[in-house]
Amino acid sequence: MDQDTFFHSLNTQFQDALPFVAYRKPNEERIQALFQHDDELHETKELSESGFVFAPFDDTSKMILLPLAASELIYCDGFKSEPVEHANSNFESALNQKTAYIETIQKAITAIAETDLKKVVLSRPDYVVKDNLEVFEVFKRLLSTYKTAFVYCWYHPKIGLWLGATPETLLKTEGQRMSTMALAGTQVYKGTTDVSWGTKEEQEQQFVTDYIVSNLNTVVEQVSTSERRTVRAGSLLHLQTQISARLKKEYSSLLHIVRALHPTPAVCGLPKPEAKAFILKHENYNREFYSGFMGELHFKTRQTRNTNRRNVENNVYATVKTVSNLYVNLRCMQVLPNTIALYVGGGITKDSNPEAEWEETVNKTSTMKKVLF
Ligand SMILES: C=C(O[C@@H]1C=C(C(=O)O)C=C[C@H]1O)C(=O)O
Repeated sequence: MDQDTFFHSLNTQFQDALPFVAYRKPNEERIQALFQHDDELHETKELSESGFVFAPFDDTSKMILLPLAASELIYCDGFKSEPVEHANSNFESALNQKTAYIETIQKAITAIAETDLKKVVLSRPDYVVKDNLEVFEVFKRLLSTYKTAFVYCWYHPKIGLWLGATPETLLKTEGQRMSTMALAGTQVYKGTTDVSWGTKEEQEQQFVTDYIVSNLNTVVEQVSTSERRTVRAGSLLHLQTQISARLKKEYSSLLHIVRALHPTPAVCGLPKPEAKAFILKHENYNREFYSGFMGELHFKTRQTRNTNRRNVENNVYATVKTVSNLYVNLRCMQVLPNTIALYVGGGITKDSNPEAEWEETVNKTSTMKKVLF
């Protein structure tokens, strides 16, 4: 479907107050959209259905599903990126936000010194006042600006409207293979990915890798990890390790694997229960879907393989694979009446400097502020 028809259909679905998600996977050309036929709120408890899941940070809250069986799937292959002028990225944050955030960081540093807590990811909402946001113009800007991210726009009339461009994969599964990533440590991109990292960032990222590998060991086998490398996410850099493995037959349900991962110490902390309890007690707001996860559940992809060029018709083998592609909901915003809430956070460890941690969250807000106007 061409771009104009695609965006026109999205607009119609939105005007009709019907649920949808439109998204583009990292480094892909195709934008896909799932349009649910009615406004029923579907929940998934087992992650066993086919569809698009939108799950909150708090793993005891409802995971929302746009079921494939109740939706239409459409594509747009010819999206034309347009240069985005970033004229308006200097929205001011309220001063009292800074004081409150720094106080919470200090509480976290004390808790790390005095208890078993090793790392906790603190976050905050940043509100931008805005009337009549042109949602699909913002979505197009996200698509034009962040080609290596998972870019999405998700809507349900009973839940709300979210957009984002996340650099973090939670889980990919294809048949018996799975992969994930440990992403942590942040610095501003200054024209090169050839940078050095401090011990704080290296240790913080190592916590995430070690946690993922040790937790996965119960549900997978043949785990392998890549070298740690620096990756770019818009105007930021992060440390990333890729992790892949084979699912054990008895644990190949997606829920088992997601439970072993989410929320990872990239968005929660270590040990997980203590970090989560600290977040729920001290953050003073509800993260809802920020730092939750989202993506395709059990999509069937048909792959053809031609074994003999001379006799094409008889030698085309088609294999149907079931794939799931889930991403962590970071660098995102929630569209509220007259206001946009941007959500940003960062990992606190014993070596954290509160002022620098505040700056890191300010830098993270620029991912979304760049596309607002
Ligand atoms: C929590 C966020 O990002 C996460 C935290 C990071 C950090 O602490 O350095 C880096 C990447 C993400 O895993 C966010 O973007 O809000």
